[in-house]
Amino acid sequence: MRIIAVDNIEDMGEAAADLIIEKIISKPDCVLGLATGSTPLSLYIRLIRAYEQKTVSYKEVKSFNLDEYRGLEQDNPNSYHYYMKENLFKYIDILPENTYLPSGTMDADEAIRTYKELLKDHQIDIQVLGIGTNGHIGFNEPGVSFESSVHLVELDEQTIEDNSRYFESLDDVPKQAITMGIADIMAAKSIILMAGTENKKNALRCVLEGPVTDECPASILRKHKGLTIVALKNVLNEISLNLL
Ligand SMILES: N[C@@H]1[C@@H](O)[C@H](O)[C@@H](COP(=O)(O)O)O[C@@H]1O
Repeated sequence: MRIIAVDNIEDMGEAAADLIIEKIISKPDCVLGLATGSTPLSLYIRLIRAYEQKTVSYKEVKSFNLDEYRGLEQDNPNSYHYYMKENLFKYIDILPENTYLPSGTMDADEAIRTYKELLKDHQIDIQVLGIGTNGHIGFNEPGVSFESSVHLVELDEQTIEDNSRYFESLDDVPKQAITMGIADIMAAKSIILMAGTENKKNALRCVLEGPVTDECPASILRKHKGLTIVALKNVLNEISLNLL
């Protein structure tokens, strides 16, 4: 495991973007695993800037997102399809047909089968991850099997509450999602885990110190040989001073 300690959110985005841009330059047709939430926004700003400055082109890149809420149309501002379009895809030259997310509206079994098939044919070179306050990655909630592939999830109460800040009310937050499984995430060649806020401290601690348990799904990441954690210095310091 490699740890990059940064001073602020902007530096966190820059550190993650540097790793991704380096990969795209060496492998222009690489496959990126992408995440949503507030954490990767500073990364996407950097990736857009790199395109504008002609440092990089995404023409041959493919992307797979971790998850999507059930029941939200692609043009719903709270859907992850919408998030990706508005925060990254529309500003860069990635081809729309090379950007994949699970369907939120297709019959669930069909959506799962379709996404599994697509993932079977593509190994992810770099998987970007945020982390939930309960240790979820993607929407793999506590209790998930480490062997899981793409599946339908009943969202944890904690997750619904955490994510309700984006919705008008708690009742508007979808109760289900389709997510890549833990096995899909662990199959990526390398993983960048980003953690930028104080409320992620406990979840991050379980990645850094273990134990590996499905009660904290992210704890399995410590077994991945290509894991890089990019996190705020003050959050890391609070977990364990001797890490830095
Ligand atoms: N499914 C996403 C996760 O992939 C993300 O890591 C998490 C944290 O979001 P934030 O970065 O906004 O704290 O939110 C959602 O639940």
